[in-house]
Amino acid sequence: MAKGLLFVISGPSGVGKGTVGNALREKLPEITYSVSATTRAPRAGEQDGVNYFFKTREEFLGMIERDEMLEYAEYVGNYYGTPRDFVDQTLAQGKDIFLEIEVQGALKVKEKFPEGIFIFLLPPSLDELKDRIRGRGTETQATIDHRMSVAVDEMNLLRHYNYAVVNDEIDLACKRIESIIIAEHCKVHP
Ligand SMILES: Nc1ncnc2c1ncn2[C@@H]1O[C@H](COP(=O)(O)OP(=O)(O)OP(=O)(O)O)[C@@H](O)[C@H]1O
Ligand SMILES: Nc1nc2c(ncn2[C@@H]2O[C@H](COP(=O)(O)O)[C@@H](O)[C@H]2O)c(=O)[nH]1
Repeated sequence: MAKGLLFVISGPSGVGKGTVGNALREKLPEITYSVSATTRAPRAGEQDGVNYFFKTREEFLGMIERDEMLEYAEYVGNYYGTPRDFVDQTLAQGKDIFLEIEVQGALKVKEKFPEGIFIFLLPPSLDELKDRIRGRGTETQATIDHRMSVAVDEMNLLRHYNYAVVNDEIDLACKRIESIIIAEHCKVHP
């Protein structure tokens, strides 16, 4: 059986990865998403095992020691990582998998899966990005400032990606990603 394709969607905090991801899930229910582990505290409404696997620092470090992470990164004071088994199993079943992760982690995945498809979601402008993070109402001003300074460094790494998608309108961004999925399935993969 042919293996599935691995898609990585990254981009700065607040660009809309989760929002566009949710819209894609509605349009393409067959998409399988990886659920990450994190040491960050849950936000209102977030559920363990659905949005993230919420871990203590000790539990997370244990997962790293046991080599259970495909990749992990420390981002703005917390650990985030992709559990390896679920990704391997999904691909082995011939299904595509989507990872929604920040840039340092995406580049580590690229080292292990150079054949993966790496999509960078861009904001229409940095001002709009700041408005989106602020508008979500989940971060303190200090965290917003920290995430914005990381965003500039992240956008400088765009050249490592296969595709750049601007998230100006959710529907348009979804259509662009759907086109990428279709094109990648038509490609002759060695
Ligand atoms: N195209 C868009 N136009 C206007 N607002 C948007 C758009 N896409 C997302 N948003 C809004 O921007 C905010 C941030 O979106 P979201 O939480 O999906 O970003 P994210 O990239 O997943 O962030 P993080 O990496 O921090 O988890 C949300 O309030 C969302 O409703
Ligand atoms: N390297 C990884 N980054 C991840 C993972 N899961 C999520 N993320 C990214 O972290 C930031 C912050 O997320 P938030 O939920 O606290 O706003 C964001 O860019 C996520 O995409 C992961 O497994 N590995």
